[in-house]
Amino acid sequence: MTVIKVADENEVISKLASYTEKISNDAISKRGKFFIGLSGGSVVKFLCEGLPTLNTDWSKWVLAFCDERVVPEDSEDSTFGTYKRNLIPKTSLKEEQFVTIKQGVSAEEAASDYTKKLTAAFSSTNFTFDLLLLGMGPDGHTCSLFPGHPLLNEMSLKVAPITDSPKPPPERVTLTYPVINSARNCIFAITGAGKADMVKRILKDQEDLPSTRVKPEGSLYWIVDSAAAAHL
Ligand SMILES: O=C(O)[C@H](O)[C@@H](O)[C@H](O)[C@H](O)COP(=O)(O)O
Repeated sequence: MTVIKVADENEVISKLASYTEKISNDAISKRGKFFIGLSGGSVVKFLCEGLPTLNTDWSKWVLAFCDERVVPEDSEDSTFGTYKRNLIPKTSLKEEQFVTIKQGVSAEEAASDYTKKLTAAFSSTNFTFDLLLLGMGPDGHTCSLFPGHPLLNEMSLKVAPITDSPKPPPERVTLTYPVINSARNCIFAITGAGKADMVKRILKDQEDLPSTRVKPEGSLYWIVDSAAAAHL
């Protein structure tokens, strides 16, 4: 694991962009495609500001979601909807490059359908992402994997439904640890004093929390601004 401490949010955004650019170009040169998993929350803002600066072949990108809320795409709560409105117009990405959840169905059906869509995208039942871009909630959750939730122990489903998310909205689908920890690279991007206690509990105390359980076979980076790194 590599912890990268930077001064402020702007530096988190630029560091996240530069790591993503390098990883994307490496994946494209080696395998002809770049599979990336996007998170919601503040990561959306970081990426919508940072990704348009990248020097990359956007046509080779396949974009999926580390988790997604089971809401209509035009809802404020839709993670894809937010990227659609705030990222796509600033790049040459096309909507079709995003692996999105089925609309108008239950979380269970959306998770099952998403698994099929990812199988098609990867042409394999092994979803080996080149990069997962992760946030961490103030309770230490990541994706839609929350402290004490049974999904922390889900080892067979690759994409799981959740209907009791403590972070609204309650209905979501989420990647599970078998997929998360098979990624070539995982990057957490964390800012703000509100996360400082949890960052310490995870990075210094190694408390068993959902974000601590992200231990990919590949590389793990935590990009943290000075406010969130205050107790390290
Ligand atoms: O859909 C979501 O809610 C996100 O995918 C979620 O996992 C997010 O990354 C964390 O909740 C952190 O969110 P903040 O960075 O906004 O605190």
